[in-house]
Amino acid sequence: GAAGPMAARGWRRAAAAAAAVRPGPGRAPGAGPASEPVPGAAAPAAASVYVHWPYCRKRCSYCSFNTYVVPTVDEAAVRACLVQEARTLLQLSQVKRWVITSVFFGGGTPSLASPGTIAAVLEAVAGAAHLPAGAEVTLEANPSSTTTQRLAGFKAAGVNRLSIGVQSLDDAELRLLGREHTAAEAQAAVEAARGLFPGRTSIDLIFGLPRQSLDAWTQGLEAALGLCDDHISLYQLTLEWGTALAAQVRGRALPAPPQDLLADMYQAARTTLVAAGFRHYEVSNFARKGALSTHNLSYWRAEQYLGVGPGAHGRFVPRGEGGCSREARVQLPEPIAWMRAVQSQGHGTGKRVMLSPLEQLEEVLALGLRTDEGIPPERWGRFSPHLSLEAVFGAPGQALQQQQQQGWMVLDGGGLRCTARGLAVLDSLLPDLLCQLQRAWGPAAPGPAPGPGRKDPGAVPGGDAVGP
Ligand SMILES: C[S@@+](CC[C@H](N)C(=O)[O-])C[C@H]1O[C@@H](n2cnc3c(N)ncnc32)[C@H](O)[C@@H]1O
Ligand SMILES: C[S@@+](CC[C@H](N)C(=O)[O-])C[C@H]1O[C@@H](n2cnc3c(N)ncnc32)[C@H](O)[C@@H]1O
Ligand code: SF4
Repeated sequence: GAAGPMAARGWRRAAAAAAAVRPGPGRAPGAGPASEPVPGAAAPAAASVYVHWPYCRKRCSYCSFNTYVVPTVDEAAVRACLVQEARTLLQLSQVKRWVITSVFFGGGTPSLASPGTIAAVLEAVAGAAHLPAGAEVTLEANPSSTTTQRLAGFKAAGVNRLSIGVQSLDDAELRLLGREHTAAEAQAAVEAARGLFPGRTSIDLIFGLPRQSLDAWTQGLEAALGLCDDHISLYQLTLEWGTALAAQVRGRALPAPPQDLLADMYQAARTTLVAAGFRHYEVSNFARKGALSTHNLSYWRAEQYLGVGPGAHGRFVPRGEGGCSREARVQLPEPIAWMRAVQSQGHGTGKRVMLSPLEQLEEVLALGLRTDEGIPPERWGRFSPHLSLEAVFGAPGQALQQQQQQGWMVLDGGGLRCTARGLAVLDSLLPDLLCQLQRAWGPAAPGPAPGPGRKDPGAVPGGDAVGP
């Protein structure tokens, strides 16, 4: 059968594939050959901001996101820390002088925060950098905390795009997923959202549930099509280690969905959505009328972003410090530890790793190929001024040439990208392409190719925040 459609979570999966904050050489800034004009340094003066709200009312059976269910949240304290950290990170980055192209409130369940908290963070960002009036500001909402009144509050706070976790429109499936809402409540939430954010309401759906049939999935998708606006994210269920659902499947209380059924579900969904006028612009994302998510595109295009809040990831070039190499940061995941760090030193960064030029290119490759636009030569050239796409991937007899012959990849004047068929199997194509990149880079590499088991100089034992 077909290699399984590649799954889920645009951001998480991609970041992992691209070795997000993987232990790397962590070269001292300015040391060695890496101090040459560095990849990414000439990037456009724009960045995005991700803000993490780390709480949910209840843990869903499939979810392993960085989120906590606690009896009470000291919202004033969390708000003060988010505001403080946003200011500090903007200060530490060159982003301070730049345009913020988008802000994304994710989680967890940021629709549980009060509109006042969202407004305070946006004001902090606008006060420390330039946040244009039209910048995309997304908030993720759970149908259980999505009344029209709350949504109006978020809109007044500056939110202009809503991403709703619908997951399914079948009550039995929603129960299996451990969701607190019914299909009717999800439907009402989407309708309320579309009223306030017309053309800018997205829904998340999950497919590949245990015992879900192809028919059940296609019918669910048809129902979603009748409800949705111009953006849909389709995530193949990942059985994440440590989740209740994964334990049930491991204990054989539930069957794992067969790989070829998953591939069929993905293809069927793609066909249906394309017929309905949607562009399949990223592995898991579909948009019509140009309603692509600016924020998520900024990740896939390997642009700079700040991560604010517990466990948030960022990629940016710090100021000073020889000043041109892209750094990966992860904030401390646990909210209380993160708050203590923010209160004592202005931010709760748990890990900082300088990305080597090769590591940056690996991200450019793994993330860029997720989109239908792929990697244009200009973007590649910004990160790799001396080794063109053609020089890396054009060689006959190598992985890319074979993938082109299979009709999965294209390399031409427009750059490197997947075909529609290739997008469905990207997971199985990437490893060979990463190898081809590493080999081509080989002798030209300013440092050793990254590998596992390397000590991570950016990580501080004990999880204390690192400065600056
Ligand atoms: C799974 S995606 C859903 C996007 C949505 N479908 C849309 O179109 O806007 C969003 C989630 O990815 C994670 N995420 C995104 N950016 C992140 C970052 N910079 N750091 C940490 N987590 C991030 C968060 O858990 C966030 O809630
Ligand atoms: C942070 S949640 C969205 C907002 C809100 N917390 C909610 O669930 O309604 C991010 C999205 O990631 C997707 N997701 C989370 N865990 C997943 C998994 N194990 N497999 C597939 N998709 C998953 C879900 O579609 C979910 O809507
Ligand atoms: S899917 Fe959303 S609501 Fe459910 S636990 Fe994960 S972050 Fe929370």
